[in-house]
Amino acid sequence: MTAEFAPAKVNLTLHVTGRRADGYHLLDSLVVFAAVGDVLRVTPAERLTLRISGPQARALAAEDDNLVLRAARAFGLNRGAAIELEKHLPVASGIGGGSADAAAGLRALARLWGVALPDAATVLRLGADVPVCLAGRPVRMAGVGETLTPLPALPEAWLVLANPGLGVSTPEVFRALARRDNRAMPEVPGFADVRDFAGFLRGLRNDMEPAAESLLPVIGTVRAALAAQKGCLLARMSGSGATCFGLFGAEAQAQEAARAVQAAQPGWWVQAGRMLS
Ligand SMILES: C[C@@](CO)(OP(=O)(O)O)[C@H](O)COP(=O)(O)OP(=O)(O)OC[C@H]1O[C@@H](n2ccc(N)nc2=O)[C@H](O)[C@@H]1O
Ligand SMILES: Nc1ncnc2c1ncn2[C@@H]1O[C@H](COP(=O)(O)OP(=O)(O)O)[C@@H](O)[C@H]1O
Repeated sequence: MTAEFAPAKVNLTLHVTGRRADGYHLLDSLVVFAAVGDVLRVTPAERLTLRISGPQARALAAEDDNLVLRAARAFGLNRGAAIELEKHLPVASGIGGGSADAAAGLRALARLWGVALPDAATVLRLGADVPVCLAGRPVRMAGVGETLTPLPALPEAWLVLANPGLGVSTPEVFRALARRDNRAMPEVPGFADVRDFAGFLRGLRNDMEPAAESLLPVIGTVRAALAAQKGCLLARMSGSGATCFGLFGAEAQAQEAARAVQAAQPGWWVQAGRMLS
C-alpha cells in the first residue's frame, strides 16, 4: 500500500490578466498549500477501482469521470490498482480538491507501478490546477496554470479555511467577471516576517472574488467572519470560491479563530492548518 496526502490549494492572490483564443483565462496567482486535505491510498490490484470514504464522500460519486480515475488513465497503461480516497475537502470550493486528488493519484500510481509521470501537456489536460498541485509547494502560477515559478522562502504562517457549504461553478464565475485585463502581480520579494508578507498580499487581489460574491453573497459573510478574528492578518477568497482563507502568524490564534467561526456557524466547513513550505 502507498499513501499520498492531497493538500488544499490556496490562491493567496489571483489576478486575471487576459483570455486566450480558446476562452481559457490567463492568471497570475500566488499559490500555497495548507496542511488540510484528502488522503489517497493505493494497493496493487488486477482492475482499476475507486472507493470514496470520509466526511465529504457524499458530495462525490466514484464515477469514471472522477479526477482520480482520469489521472490513473492518463498514464495510458491500462493497469490495475485499488484506490481509496478519503475525502475531507469540500467539492467545487476553490481549494482544488479534485486537482489535489488527481496530483496525489499521479504520484501514488507512478510509485506503485514504477513508471514516470505523464508529460506536462497530459497533466494540464486533467485540469488547469493539476500542475500546481503536482508541484505541491509555494509557487507563482501563470498562463492558464501551466507556468510555475518557485518563490523565495515564505515566513511561517497558518491558514484558517472556511466554506459555507454551497458550491459555485468555476466556469460560471469566469463568465461573470466584469473585466479580464487586470494588472499582473509585481515581482514577489523576500519577506522579513509574516506581517511583512501579509502587507504585500493586502496590496494584491483575487479578481474572481467580486464575481463569485455577486453569484453567492454569503461569501462576503465568510470573509468578514474570518477577518473579525483576533490575529487575522488577511482574509480573502481562494480560487473561484466559495472557500475563504484567513492568514495568521501564530498557531494558537489560528486554532482559536477556527473554533470561534465553527461555533458561530455550525453548518460551515472550517479547518485550520499550517501553510506548507
Ligand atoms: C480558478 C482556479 C484558480 O486556481 O481554481 P479553482 O477555483 O478551480 O480552485 C483554477 O484556475 C481552475 O482550475 P481547474 O478547476 O483545474 O479548472 P479546469 O477544470 O481546467 O477548468 C474548468 C473551467 O474553468 C475555466 N477556466 C479554468 C482555468 C483557466 N485558467 N481559465 C478558465 O477559463 C474554463 O471555463 C474551464 O472549462
Ligand atoms: N476527486 C474529486 N474531488 C473533487 N471533485 C471532483 C473529483 N473528481 C471530479 N470532481 C469534479 O470536479 C469539479 C471541481 O471540483 P474541485 O476540484 O473540488 O473544485 P475546486 O477546484 O473549485 O476546489 C467538481 O464539480 C467535481 O464534481
